[in-house]
Amino acid sequence: MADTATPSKKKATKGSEPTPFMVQYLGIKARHPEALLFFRMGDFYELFFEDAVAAARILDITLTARGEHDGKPIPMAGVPYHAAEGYLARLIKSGARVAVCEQTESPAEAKKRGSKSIVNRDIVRIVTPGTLTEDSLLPARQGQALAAIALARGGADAAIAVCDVSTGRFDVTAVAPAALGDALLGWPLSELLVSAADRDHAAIAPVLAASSAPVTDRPARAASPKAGEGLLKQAFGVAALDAFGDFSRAELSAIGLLLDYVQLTQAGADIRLDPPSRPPPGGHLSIDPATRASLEIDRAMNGSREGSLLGAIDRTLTAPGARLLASRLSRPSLDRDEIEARLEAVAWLVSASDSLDALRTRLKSAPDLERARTRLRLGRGGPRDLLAISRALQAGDEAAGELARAEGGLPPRLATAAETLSLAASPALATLAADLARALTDAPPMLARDGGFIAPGWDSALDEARSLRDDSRRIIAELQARYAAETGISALKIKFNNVLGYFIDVPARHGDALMAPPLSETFIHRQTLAGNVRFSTRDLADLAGRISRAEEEAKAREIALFDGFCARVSDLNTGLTASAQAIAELDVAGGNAAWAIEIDAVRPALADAPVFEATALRHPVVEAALKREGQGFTANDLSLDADGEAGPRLLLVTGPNMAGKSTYLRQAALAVILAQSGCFVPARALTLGLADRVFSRVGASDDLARGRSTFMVEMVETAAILTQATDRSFVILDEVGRGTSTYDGLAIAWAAVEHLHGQNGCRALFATHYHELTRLADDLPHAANASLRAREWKHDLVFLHEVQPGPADRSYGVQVARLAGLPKRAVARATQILKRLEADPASADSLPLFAAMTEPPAPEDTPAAPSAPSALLEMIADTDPDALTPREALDFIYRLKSESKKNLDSGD
Ligand SMILES: Nc1ncnc2c1ncn2[C@@H]1O[C@H](COP(=O)(O)OP(=O)(O)OP(=O)(O)O)[C@@H](O)[C@H]1O
Repeated sequence: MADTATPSKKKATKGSEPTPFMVQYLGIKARHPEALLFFRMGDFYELFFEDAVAAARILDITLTARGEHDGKPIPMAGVPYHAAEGYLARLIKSGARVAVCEQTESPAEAKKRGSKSIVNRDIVRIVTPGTLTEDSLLPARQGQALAAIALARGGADAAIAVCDVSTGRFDVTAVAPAALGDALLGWPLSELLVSAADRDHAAIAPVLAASSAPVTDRPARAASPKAGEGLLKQAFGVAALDAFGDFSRAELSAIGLLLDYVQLTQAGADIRLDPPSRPPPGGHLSIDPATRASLEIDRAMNGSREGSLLGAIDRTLTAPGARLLASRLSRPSLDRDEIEARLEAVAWLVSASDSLDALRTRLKSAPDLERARTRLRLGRGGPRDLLAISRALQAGDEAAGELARAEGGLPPRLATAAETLSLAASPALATLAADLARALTDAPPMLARDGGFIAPGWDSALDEARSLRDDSRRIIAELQARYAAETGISALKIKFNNVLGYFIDVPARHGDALMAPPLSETFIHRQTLAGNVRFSTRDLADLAGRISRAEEEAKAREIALFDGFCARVSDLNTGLTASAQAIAELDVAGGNAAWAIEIDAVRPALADAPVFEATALRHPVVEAALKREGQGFTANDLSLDADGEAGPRLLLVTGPNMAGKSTYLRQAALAVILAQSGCFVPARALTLGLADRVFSRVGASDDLARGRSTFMVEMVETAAILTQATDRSFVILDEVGRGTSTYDGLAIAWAAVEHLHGQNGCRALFATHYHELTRLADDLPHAANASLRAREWKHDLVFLHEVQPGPADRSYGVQVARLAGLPKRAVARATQILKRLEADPASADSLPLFAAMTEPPAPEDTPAAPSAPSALLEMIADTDPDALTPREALDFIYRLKSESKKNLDSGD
C-alpha cells in the first residue's frame, strides 16, 4: 500500500518550503540525475517533473499534474507496478536509463516511527541497456555484453573487460591500444563504459565514435587499477588475485570500471559474476563490422535474423546453446586444437545418429539454466527460476545418460560435457535437482511473494500453517451454517473484503432482527448498505485473526523455503555454471550435427598452409532460399593458396550481372567462418589453412547516418582491408570502384588488386565488371581469372551459375536490363549504343551517342513473336504427372535435362 504523503494539492507548498515527500523525492533523484526515476507509490511507479514529461513522450502515456513545487504544478506520469517490465523495455530501447526506487518499509512500519512519517524508499537498481536480466527484456537466444575499455601507462597499454550480467560471464583481455576496436568486435555489445580521463585519447575516441552501443561516461576514479583490484577481491571473496592470474594495470583499470558500474546499477548489492576468464592464447578470427554486415552473419541486411548465416544454420534447442552458437559465429576461433575438438564432437554425432536423436530429445526440455541461476543469485529470481534449474539439471543428466549409452569412446568435448552433467557424479547438484523437483508445484508463480509454489508434503511447518488456514475456512463455513440456523436467516452469509475483512452479511430486511436483543449481544453492527447490513461477532473476529496469522505464517514459511533454495543455488554456483555450459556445448554440437546431416555438409580439413581448396562449395543461405522455391543450387569449386602453390592467391571473377559472382565470393568467406567456428561446411570437401581475419566488401551501401556517401564508404572499407589484411587473411572484394567514374573506378580497382596480390599477399577473390582487369592475371604471377557461365538462348539470357576458368567473354548487361523489364525502346537504344562503343571505344566522346534519339532504333533484338513450341515445351505439355511412376518421373527429368543441354549447346 502507498503511504499517503503524495504531493497532493493539500500538501502543496506555496513558497519555497517543500513537503517532506518532495524532500525525499528530490534527495533520491539528486543521486542519479541522468536516470529516469521510477518512484514506487503503492501499485504504481510514478515519475515527476522532466522525468514524467520524457516518459510520457516515449511511452505515450498520460501526463498529468499533482500538487505544486516552487509555486508551479508538478508534472506526473505513472505506470502500473505489475506491467512495469514492458514499459522499462521500451524506455531502455529508446536509450533511457531508469533508476528503480522501491518502498523499503510498509506504511504500517512508517507509522510506528510517527504518525507523519513517510515510507522510507531507496533505489534498488538502475536499469541500463547493458545490465538487464529479465527474460522479458532480453532476447532469449542472444547474449548481451557490457564492456569497459581502459588505458594505462599514459596510453601505452589498453584492456577491455566484458560481462553479461544475465549469465554471469566475465572476460578480461589485454590488448594493444590500436587494437581496442578489434577487441570489441564480435561481442553482442549493449553498453560501453569509458572513463572520463580516457574519453578523448586518440586510441579511444575512434572506438567510441564507431560503437554501435550507447557509451556511458564514468568518473576517472572508477577506473583506478587500485579500485579495480579491490573490487575484484571483494567480488570473489579472495585476499589475493593469484588464483585468477596476473592482471596488468590496464586490465585492473577496465575491471574496476566494469565492476564499479555493475555494483552501482545493482544499487550496491553483491557483484554476482563468474570469475574472470582470459581469451584463448591465439585470440579470435577477427571480423570487422562492415564485413559482419555484408556477410549477414547474425543479421540479414534488413536487420532480421532470418536470412542470416546464423538464421540458416541454427538448429539448437536451448537458449544457452543458441547464445553459444551465436557467439562462436561472431568470434570464430584461431586455435586449431579448439576447432578440431568442436569438429570432432559434431563428426561423432553425425555418425551416431541414434545418439544424436536421443540427445536432442532430452535437450529439448532443458530450460535456460544460465539466466535462471543468475537471476536467483541477484535476488531477482522467482519460483519459476528454481523449477528451471531443476528441469535443466534433470534434462542434462538424461542427455549425459544417452551419450554414455553409446558404443565406442566419446570424443573429449562430449565426454567432458557428459561427465559434468551426470548427476551421479555431482551429489550436491543431484540432491538440489531432486529436492526442487519434489518441493515445487508443477506451475509455480513468477514471484515468490505470490505464494503457493511449495508442494504439499515438502515442509511440515508449511503444511501445518496451511491446514490451519484451510481448517479455519472450514470452520467459517460451519459458523455460517450455525448463525443461519440460530437466526433463522437462511440468506445469512459470511463474506470477505479488503476493508472489513471477514463479516456477516444479511439482506437489509433482516438487519433489525440482528440489531435487537437477544441477537444484538452476539452480532455487532459494522455497516449498512442499501440492500444489506453487515455484522461481526467475537468468534468470527477470532477466527479471522487465526486465518490471517496462518496465512502469513504459510507465506513467510514459503519465502523462507525459497530463500533457502536460493542460498543453495548460490552455494552451488560453480557447478551450475559448468552444467549450463555443458548443456550449451552439447546443444551446439547436436545442432551443428543435425544441420550438417540435413544439408549434407562435411567436416573441413584444417591445414598448415594458407590454402582454401573447396570442392562443390555451396552458399548455405542462398541454397536454403532457393530450396524453399523448389529450385536447386549449383555448387562450385574454388582453389586458392596464399603461397601460390596449390592454386592462385587471387582470383578475378567476372561474369554477367546476376550470374552468381557475389554468391560465389560470399560462400567462400562464409565457409572460412563456419569452419573456424567449429561447424561443418556445405561442400563435398574443404581444406582450409586458418585465416586470421576475414574481410568482405560486397555491394555499395550508403552510410547516411554517418554522413558518408556510397563511394566514401566503399573507399573507407577498402582502405581498411588494404592496410590490415595479412598473408593469413581471407579477402573478398566485390565491384570495388563501381561508385565513381569509369576510369577512376578502374584505376582504383586495378591498384587494389595489385596491392592485395603484392603487398597483402592474402587469399583473395575479386569480382569485377571491368573487363580490362582480367588482363592483370597475365602480369601477376599468383592471380588467375574465373568467370560465371551464362548463355544466350532465344534472345534470353540463361544463367548457369557455373564457375569456369578464364575471363567472361562479355558482360550481357543489356540482356539483364531487358530481363529486369527495362522498356523495349530503352533496351533497343542501349543495344545500339553498345554496338557502336564496342566497334569504336573512342566514340564515347563523339556526338550522336549522347544526343537524343530521334529515330527509334530497329527493334532488332526485341523478343520474337511467339515461336513454335520448343521440343522441351512439347515434352512437358505431353506429360501427365499423375500418370508417372517415381521411376518414370526421374527418367523424364533426365530426358528434360539432356534436351535442354542440346538446346543450350546449339545456342538455339
Ligand atoms: N550457384 C548458384 N546456384 C543457383 N543460383 C544461384 C547461384 N549463384 C547465384 N544464384 C542466384 O542468382 C542470384 C544472383 O546472384 P549474385 O547476386 O551472386 O549475382 P552477381 O553476379 O553478383 O550479380 P551482380 O553483378 O548484379 O551483383 C542469386 O540471388 C541467386 O538466386
